Amino acid sequence: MSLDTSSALIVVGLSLLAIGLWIVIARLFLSPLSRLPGPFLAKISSYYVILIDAAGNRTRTIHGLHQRYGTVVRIGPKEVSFTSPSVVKEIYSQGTPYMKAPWYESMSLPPAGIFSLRDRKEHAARRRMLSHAFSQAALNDAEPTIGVLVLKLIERLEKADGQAVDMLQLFRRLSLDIVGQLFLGQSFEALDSEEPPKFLEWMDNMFISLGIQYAFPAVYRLIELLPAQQVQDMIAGPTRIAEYGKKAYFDYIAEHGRQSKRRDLLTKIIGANAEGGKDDEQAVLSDRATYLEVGNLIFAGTDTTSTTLTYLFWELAKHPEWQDRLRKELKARTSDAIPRYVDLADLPVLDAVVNESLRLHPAAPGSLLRSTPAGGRTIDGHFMPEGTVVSMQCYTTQRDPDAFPEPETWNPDRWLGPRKDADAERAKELFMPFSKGPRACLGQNLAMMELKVTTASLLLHSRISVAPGTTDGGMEMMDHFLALPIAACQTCKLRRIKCDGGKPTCERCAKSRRICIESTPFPQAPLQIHLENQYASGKIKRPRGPRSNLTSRPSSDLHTRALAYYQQYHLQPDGEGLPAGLSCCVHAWKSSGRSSELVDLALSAMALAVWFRAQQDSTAPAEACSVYDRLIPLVKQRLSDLSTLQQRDVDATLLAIFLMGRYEGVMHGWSSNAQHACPLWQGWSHHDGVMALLKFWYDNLSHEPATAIIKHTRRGSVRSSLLRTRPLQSWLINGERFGEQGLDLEDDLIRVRTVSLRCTLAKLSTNERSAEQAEKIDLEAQDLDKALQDWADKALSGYHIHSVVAPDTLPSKHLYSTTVYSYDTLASAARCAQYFATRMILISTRTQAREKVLAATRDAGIGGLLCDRPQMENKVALKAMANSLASTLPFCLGLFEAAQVPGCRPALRSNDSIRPWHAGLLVWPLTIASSLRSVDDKQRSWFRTELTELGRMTADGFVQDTQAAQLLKM
Ligand code: HEM
Repeated sequence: MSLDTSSALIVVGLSLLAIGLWIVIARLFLSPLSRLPGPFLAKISSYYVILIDAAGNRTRTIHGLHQRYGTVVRIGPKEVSFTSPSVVKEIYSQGTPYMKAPWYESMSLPPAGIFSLRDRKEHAARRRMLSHAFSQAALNDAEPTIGVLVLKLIERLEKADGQAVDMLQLFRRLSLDIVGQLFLGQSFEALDSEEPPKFLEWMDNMFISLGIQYAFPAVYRLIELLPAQQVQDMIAGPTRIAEYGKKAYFDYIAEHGRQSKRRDLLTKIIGANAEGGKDDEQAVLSDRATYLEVGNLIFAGTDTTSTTLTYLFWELAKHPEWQDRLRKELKARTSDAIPRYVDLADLPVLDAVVNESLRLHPAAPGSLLRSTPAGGRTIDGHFMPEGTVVSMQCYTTQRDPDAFPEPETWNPDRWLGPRKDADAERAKELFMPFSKGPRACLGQNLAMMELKVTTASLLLHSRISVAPGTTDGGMEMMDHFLALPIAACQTCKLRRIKCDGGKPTCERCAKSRRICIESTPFPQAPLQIHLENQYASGKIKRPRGPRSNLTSRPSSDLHTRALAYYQQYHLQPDGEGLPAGLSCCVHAWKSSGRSSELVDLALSAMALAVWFRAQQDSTAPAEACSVYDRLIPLVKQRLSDLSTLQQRDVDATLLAIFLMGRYEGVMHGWSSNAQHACPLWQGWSHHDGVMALLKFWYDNLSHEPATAIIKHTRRGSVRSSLLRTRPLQSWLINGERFGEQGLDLEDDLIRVRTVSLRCTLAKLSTNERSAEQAEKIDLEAQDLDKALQDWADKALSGYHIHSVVAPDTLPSKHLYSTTVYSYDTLASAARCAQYFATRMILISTRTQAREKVLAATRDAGIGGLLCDRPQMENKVALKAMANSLASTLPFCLGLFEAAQVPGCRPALRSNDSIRPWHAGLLVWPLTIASSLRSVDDKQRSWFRTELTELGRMTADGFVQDTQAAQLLKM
């Protein structure tokens, strides 16, 4: 080397040193952030946080720094972390000018998705588009999917009764299957297979791969050149996820098209995408952007929920007293194996357990990085120049000792009752497991549903305890943006990758043929599961014979899903005192603990038919018909030889026929389609079957008390006779024989007499003699109406009248006028709706009788009254009842609750909150109201439209179609 060259190198070296020194001096002393406390290395180099992040220690290290330095800590040359409540509003509130920091761009493949988009306008448009997939209606549709998969998880646990189970792995599989089913329309079947799905491995690799690419681009380029399979697997993580999403997406489109009427979330995203084209503000997503986005959602929805569930169950396992409290609360609310979310949403102990777990063990515990806007901002008294990366981490804010005394203790009690011990406002501000503001978690409601339904179902089913090998140390958290228990083997820890903790060799080590060095003192963290279900644990032998569909889970996914959906949405919950018939029969059957192949088949057929209509699942009709085909000969055989029937056979057959009648209603309208046609059912008359069975029971078995099924089927036939003006057979008249008593018997008697009165009226011709009879009918109808009002005084509680905010034009959907009624309970509302409808029949009977009187007197040349006073009174009374029924409808549909704030005019909720069984409560009253000719045309047509809508909601083709065809006229 010549002197010149070496001097040049020395000069370059010195210059570099000088530049380096200058940078260090500038960062330490000249930066506007120089006065902020923080570790020396963090002040001079951004590699401080990059390295602790790579080690999975970022969040806990920063937490330690706050404990040491206070509420503001400099964690990088241009990066600051905060913990004060006032900063939450500054950085994360709605309308904040802060954007996500550039780091987010590196966290997905291009084009950026909802999670990584930084531009506020672009992000807002994308969020609007995706929010369709997270609406209340979408969540309602998601619930059965979650229920079915939780059942699968329980089935897996049953096999492992009393053994240590790695709950983290199982919860990961559960949440992956849920989001797969919801977003891609197909499950990953992770809960079905023994091997963990590849997708989970790719997800693990994705964060590592993208993280290295962002922090060490040069190293990443070198790593890319390494031929080792493992390295290539790690690098390929993001691409494999994208490829998987692409295939699933195009498979989905090939099968269902782009304008499918399916109700899963992917359809909603594709639909919203199509809508986007109409709105200038919303860009239409390319196919690639859509499938990458779906991949983002799967990613966002998997480890977040599974980690939360793992920690939640770990805490419950350590605190059996909380298991007992929670189980007690759940048992008081529900007897369902998989409780419905509506029953869980407001349970205080469950809420407290979930919140406390999200507080102490947040799944996204770390800094949510934001950039200060143009011109810089002053935060917590310190000026942050433009582009400074500022953040808070909920791991620290949720451990604030003033807001959450004894912050390291898991204590759900802190969420129960009024807060006396600490500043409640401060706690509210600092609790942010889902973040806050415009970038808060989009899947929060879905996550809450998953967390609560899973926790409740498992707790009702099992006892949980900590397996001997599980230690607090092993459950310590490490995080790479998302948290995970640290429990890895030494080898994986050294490699800084997630470990499945398999013994004696973990899966990662087995695959890479490494020696798996067990991590002591941090063994894997299995939780031990003890089942409460004694059949499942083998302590009691299962009864012989086929298991009932009501208690067992058929192996076929479609059947299980359909049944779960049907039970959850179409059958009203037990114990609500509601008057509808079929649900009461099913609940009565369920609580009798009996089983019958007939009922199982009928329920399956019905559930599949409803599933087909509700989910537009083209595979369901063929299944439904095949189940129905198996059912028909069995029912026919029962009916052909009644003499041998016992009470329980009568109940089972009645219930099966009841369901078959509904099944026909659901399939009606689809039968013309040859592919779905089910030839056998078309000739089948369920009504005759019901009558034959009731008669048999009456003649042979009525010395025993009538069962709920007997009572409800007879009630159904009285209602149907009233509607169709068909006489009741004499043996059906005495309700007492069929189990009616007290006020119900009084009500029944009025209806039975009304049926007979209407039949007499229908037979009357118009002549002088019939005028006399018509007058008698009018008087009797008046007496019955009076008796009905007296009955209502004793049996029904009143309603409260409200005036709601209405759309510009009335009547509108579900709202006839601005007046709506609220009731103390849904049961009173439903009973009042029936009462209004029955009174309408009686008043209408009086109107028709009076018409006959007037016509006869006119024919005899006596009359000539222009305005008949009794008719005027009838008209006014009928209008009042019709208005009352219309005003009851929003409450019955669950669209309205009395306003909590006095003086505030309430508005109706969105249609999304209507459940099919709510709609079912109104079918009979609305059928009456839309069939009575005396109801004024405009109002009748509104009732008719509502009824068609109820038919659609309840998937009842008869209700939907017969109204359109205007077959009923009363
Ligand atoms: C317990 C479970 C969950 C927790 C604790 C959680 C937490 C969070 C947090 C803290 C953020 C903000 C991230 C940031 O600002 O960088 C976020 C964003 C997000 N989460 Fe969740 N999440 C959970 C479940 C879910 C689920 C089930 C989904 C749905 C698939 C989901 C979808 C999203 C999406 C799309 C975003 C980005 C929102 C946006 O930027 O507009 N999350 N989540």
